[in-house]
Amino acid sequence: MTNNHSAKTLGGLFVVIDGPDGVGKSTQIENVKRQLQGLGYHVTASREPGGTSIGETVRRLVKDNKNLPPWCELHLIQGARIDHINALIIPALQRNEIVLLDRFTPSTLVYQGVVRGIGVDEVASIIHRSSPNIEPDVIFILDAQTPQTGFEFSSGDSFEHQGMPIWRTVRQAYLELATRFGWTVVTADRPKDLVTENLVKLIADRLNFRSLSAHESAVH
Ligand SMILES: Nc1ncnc2c1ncn2[C@@H]1O[C@H](COP(=O)(O)OP(=O)(O)O)[C@@H](O)[C@H]1O
Ligand SMILES: Cc1cn([C@H]2C[C@H](O)[C@@H](COP(=O)(O)OP(=O)(O)O)O2)c(=O)[nH]c1=O
Repeated sequence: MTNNHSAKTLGGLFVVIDGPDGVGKSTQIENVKRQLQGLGYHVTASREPGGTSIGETVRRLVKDNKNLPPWCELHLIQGARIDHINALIIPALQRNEIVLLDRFTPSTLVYQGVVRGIGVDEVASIIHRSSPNIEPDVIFILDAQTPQTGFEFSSGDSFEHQGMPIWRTVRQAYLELATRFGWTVVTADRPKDLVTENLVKLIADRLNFRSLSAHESAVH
């Protein structure tokens, strides 16, 4: 661990939306962000890999290179995450904002730990030892039987080019690890607006629990 921050001492609320490709994560990040802003909250939305110039560079590297050695991929992604946490996530939480992330450590446990074969315990250990000490308040895993109808597998993407067989492995890994790590599985096989409504309600429960009002979130 490199420092002792946690979302609880920083303020704000740290929310992750993760899950397989094409289940509607990006759609929900946008919709949930808009709804929370409508309620008066300040929201920082970001994605992994990404969110900073280092993160966006790593994103291109990982998405464009199908044959990166697994450990190289893991260290690039985790390195970008450290920068993302320090440069973007911690400052937003210090401003009492709601941070909404499209993918975070669950993706690394599933893609590098399971799909690339490094092992979940090994990846969990690397994440634990190298991350700034900050945990999401809640991790949602969007789950659907298949990708949404509008989704098309990209032939250039490092994982998507392998199509449905890998997609099913990824889905299964998210479901199994959700039980182990206490992630909240949210059904995404429904109209977008109903998924958003459910997510906003679950987030509102956490905001009430943390007593974070829109006024406090807006105070910088
Ligand atoms: N609940 C839903 N029902 C039907 N289509 C959806 C739903 N959520 C998202 N989509 C569509 O599915 C496609 C993939 O959604 P996207 O948000 O990009 O997924 P992800 O970020 O998980 O890869 C998009 O065309 C989007 O409009
Ligand atoms: C965050 C993260 C992402 N990834 C992969 C999963 C995805 O294939 C890719 C990110 O792409 P994705 O978020 O699905 O973006 P898009 O909707 O533009 O395709 O990075 C990992 O392998 N490990 C990680 O830790």
